[in-house]
Amino acid sequence: MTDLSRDYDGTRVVSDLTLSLIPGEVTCLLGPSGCGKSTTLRMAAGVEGPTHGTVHIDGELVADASFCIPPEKRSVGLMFQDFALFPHLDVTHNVAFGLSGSRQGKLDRVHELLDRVGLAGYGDKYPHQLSGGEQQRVALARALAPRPAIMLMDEPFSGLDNRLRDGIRDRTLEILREEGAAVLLVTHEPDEAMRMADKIALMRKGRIVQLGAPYTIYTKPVDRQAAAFFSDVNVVHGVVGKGQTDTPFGPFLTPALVDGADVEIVFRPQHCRLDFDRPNSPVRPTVEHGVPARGMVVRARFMGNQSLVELAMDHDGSLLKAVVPGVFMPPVGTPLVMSLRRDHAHVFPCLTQSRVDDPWNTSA
Ligand SMILES: Nc1ncnc2c1ncn2[C@@H]1O[C@H](COP(=O)(O)OP(=O)(O)OP(=O)(O)O)[C@@H](O)[C@H]1O
Repeated sequence: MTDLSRDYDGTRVVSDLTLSLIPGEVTCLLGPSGCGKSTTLRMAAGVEGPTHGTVHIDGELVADASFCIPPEKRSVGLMFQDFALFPHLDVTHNVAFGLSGSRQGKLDRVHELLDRVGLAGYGDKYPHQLSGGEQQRVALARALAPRPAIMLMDEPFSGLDNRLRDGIRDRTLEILREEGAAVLLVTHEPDEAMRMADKIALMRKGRIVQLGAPYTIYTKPVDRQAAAFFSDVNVVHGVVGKGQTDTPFGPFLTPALVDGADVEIVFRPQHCRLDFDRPNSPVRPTVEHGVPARGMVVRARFMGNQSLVELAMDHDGSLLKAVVPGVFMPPVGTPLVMSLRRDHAHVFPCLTQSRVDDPWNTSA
């Protein structure tokens, strides 16, 4: 997909989107509701055409602003949230639906796939006789049966019971890899994308804002919103002066930003450390954790194998969160010092409220 855009009633919902899928790889389109994920997938499928841009499959142009080859004439497998099985056809005929060739050839492929999805012997059942998880597996077998070059999946696990979901996701992933198709999977769940994807395309307002491996997207977010899509984040504000930004957690080097630019230091609660405030033996600054800042506990919650502690910070009264392993439930009002893993802190220019027009120091 190259420079793909789509307008509805004069409103652009997908803008200049470029994305390549690779055989054997799962690419997840991840983003909040309404950001244009399904529209992008529908354009890849040929359910609708682009307002601008092109779609190629195996080097062949299949859509641009003036023409659009329909899904059944592209080598794509489609799988949607509601599975959309044909209620009047049994499992064998559902899976065989898109197949051509001899009757025996079709039956062999159906049996092979039912076996792979763990439904051998289910061929003569009808969709209403199957559980949600079984229907999902039939839908997967049906989409894969014609050996599509590309599998397009729109929230294919969201209708499933939570307890089933993890196992079905893992098995689906194995089967997709065995088949070697290029997969585009739409989800709004960061956990699902992290679990399934080789590559995540993080979308916002119709655009891809970041594209990369899950680890990179999580550890090197492009901005505060990208970081916050995957977990709670803490934000500390500062102002650049002489190439650095001073904060209660110590200075951060910001040579790429001009003096006077507003800066956000963003870090995840998992990357904070808490210590008791002992005035007689204060926690010393370290290279790894920087300077500790003091606050008072306003809330502490136990969350299974970890605890979430919220502090009102002495320096500005802001609330910052720390996640610590095990049980740690200090009473409200307890003074604690918080420090953060500096290598996991991200420094971003604050574009919305900056007092300078262009925060980037292009001469640096
Ligand atoms: N057929 C349509 N006609 C008009 N507007 C549409 C149509 N389809 C989608 N939209 C609008 O385009 C925007 C993007 O929708 P899309 O379904 O692609 O988002 P999404 O990221 O997949 O959201 P969700 O996760 O909620 O499904 C939304 O504002 C939606 O209301």
